[in-house]
Amino acid sequence: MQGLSVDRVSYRYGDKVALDAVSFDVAPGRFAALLGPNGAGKSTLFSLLTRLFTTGDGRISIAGQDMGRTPRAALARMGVVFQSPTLDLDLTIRQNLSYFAALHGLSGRDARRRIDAALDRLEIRARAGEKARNLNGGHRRRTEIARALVHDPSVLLLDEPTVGLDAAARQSITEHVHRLCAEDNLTVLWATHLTDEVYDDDQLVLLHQGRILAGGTCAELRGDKSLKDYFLDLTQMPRQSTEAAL
Ligand SMILES: Nc1ncnc2c1ncn2[C@@H]1O[C@H](COP(=O)(O)OP(=O)(O)OP(=O)(O)O)[C@@H](O)[C@H]1O
Repeated sequence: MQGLSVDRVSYRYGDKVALDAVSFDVAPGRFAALLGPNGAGKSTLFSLLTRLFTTGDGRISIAGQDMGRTPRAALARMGVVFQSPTLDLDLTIRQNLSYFAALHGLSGRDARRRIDAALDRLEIRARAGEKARNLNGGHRRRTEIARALVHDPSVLLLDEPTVGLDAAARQSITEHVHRLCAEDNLTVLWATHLTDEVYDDDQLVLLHQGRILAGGTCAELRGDKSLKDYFLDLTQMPRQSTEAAL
């Protein structure tokens, strides 16, 4: 499987089961939204996908590379945008990306070419010489996405990447990443608790209390309902308590 594969992955914190035999595949070039309310297990899954945590229960593979057996090869095929911002605000956009490229063994002309291509993809090349501190939240996030693409990964993971952004920036980032997926054959896993970030053609992976409740395209699953109503009905969660989380 060249995209992303998660096969019967479980994880517990002491007695607390955070993930219970979670399985799903994302085919190459697909955008998959990992949707779940707070506490569903999204961050735990991301920690396992990025090897911050390890588990003996289940298997993860990235672009055909098994995370347990060949972690370096698997991680090399992956780009990650974490929930908390990780730019160095005192460096320029280009310097932030150059440092990251060097960590991946890229330098000189090759690095410059890849950095320019990534900045072009996110439409921020014109600002490459500015310090990250001078950018607004949306442009900082775009810089982080560009940085995650510098080493030309096959799979891009984003953990609630629009947290803290205003509505316009949120929509712009969501559209940019959908376009990357469609035009560059990138496999995307986008964790969110916001239903308006999921498009009808997207693959939907619904996580609730550590279990996958449903998988399929968003349009197929929600039918005539809004995605929010579909999800609330499926989880049988009281609307008032989840309105804020979704
Ligand atoms: N260090 C920990 N010790 C014990 N329980 C934990 C720990 N971290 C998370 N949990 C629990 O595991 C479950 C999954 O948490 P996780 O953070 O992965 O969910 P999430 O979907 O990412 O939620 P959020 O959007 O709030 O980050 C929750 O019930 C949470 O309370």
